[in-house]
Amino acid sequence: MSVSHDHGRPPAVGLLLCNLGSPDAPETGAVRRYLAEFLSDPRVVEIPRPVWWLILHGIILRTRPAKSAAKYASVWMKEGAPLKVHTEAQAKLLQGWLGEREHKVLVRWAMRYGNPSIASQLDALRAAGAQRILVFNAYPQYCAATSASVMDKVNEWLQAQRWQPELRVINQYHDHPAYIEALATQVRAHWQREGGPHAPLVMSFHGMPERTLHLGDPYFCHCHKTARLLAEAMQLPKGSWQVAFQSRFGRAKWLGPSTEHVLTELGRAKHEAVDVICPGFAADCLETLEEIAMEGAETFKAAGGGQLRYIPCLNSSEAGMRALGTLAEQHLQGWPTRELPDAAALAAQRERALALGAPR
Ligand SMILES: C=CC1=C(C)c2cc3[nH]c(cc4nc(cc5[nH]c(cc1n2)c(C)c5CCC(=O)O)C(CCC(=O)O)=C4C)c(C)c3C=C
Ligand SMILES: [Fe+2]
Ligand SMILES: [Fe+2]
Repeated sequence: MSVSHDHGRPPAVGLLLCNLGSPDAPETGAVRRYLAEFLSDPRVVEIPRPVWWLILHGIILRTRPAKSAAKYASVWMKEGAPLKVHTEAQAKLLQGWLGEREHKVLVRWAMRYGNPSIASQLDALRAAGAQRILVFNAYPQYCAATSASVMDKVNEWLQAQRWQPELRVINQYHDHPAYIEALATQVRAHWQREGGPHAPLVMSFHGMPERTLHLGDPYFCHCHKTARLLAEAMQLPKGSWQVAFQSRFGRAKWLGPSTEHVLTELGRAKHEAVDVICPGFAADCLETLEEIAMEGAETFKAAGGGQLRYIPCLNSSEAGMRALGTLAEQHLQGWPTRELPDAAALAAQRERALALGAPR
């Protein structure tokens, strides 16, 4: 005898907002655990394993954790790591947005490295009855090191599932009009605060080894397209803005020009101010708050420049949430949704199945 699991109701939908992740605490031990997980990912460091393992465990994990912990401590919020605080806020507001628009979607958030893990949140969505899951990568530009790595984790979780949910994925939105408009809104608000666009605008994206561009990763092109579309949306004159890549790591050649170099040149040219936006980060984090707003400001000043005026990430701003909400809505379109079954309904369903002779 066949057993119907859903009693004819369309299945529930879950949304998992994914970002990179942060250590659990701004302390050497926690940062070492986080970096060990992060830098062991073959999507992030593509150096052959035995060699990389020796470098990672022999050098990097002995020296970097203490230095990075001090940097994390300088940006840590009372609620925790900025990236997690902002991602959690985004997930809550996304839940409100989708609720209001009549979708019955359960929203959760997860981190690729550290906590809450992708597997734990997929488990939670499944336990709540989600049979369809939209995996929402918060990374605006696709990169194998980020978007593909999240999918590797999702696939690892799927492999352990008997009854797999249906999946949809957002793996980039670098040229989505709602995202570009949100960035433009953020720059305009900044100019309003600062009294107008007197300064050159640097659009700083996280770097990658240059090799990955030649291997076919679209990341570099996505960054440039985002930058061009933002410049067009704001009608920025040619020469008033430029793209740069930050966060260099290791000895290989990285995408250029580096943000450090660009800020040094602008400082040497005696600019009184420079505006910096980091469009590749959906939320503020160590790489924006410490590396750009603090270290970058020092670099610019030391080279002879004035003030670096950092433009915050979209975070949970109204314009940013409109972008995330619109993206989610568009990707959920046509997917049947329904009220989530409560625990009692699921238990009753199971009892009925057992009564019908399902094996215990
Ligand atoms: C080989 C090393 C790295 C690659 C490749 C890389 C790609 C990459 N990273 C982001 C986004 C973030 N990175 C963050 C921190 C961070 N990144 C690296 C190294 C590589 N990233 C390290 C070692 C660290 C940790 C801090 C440190 O020790 O310097 C963060 C911030 C996390 C936080 O907790 O705030 C983000 C976000 C992207 C988008 C990307 C490729 C496109
Ligand atoms: Fe990084
Ligand atoms: Fe950094």
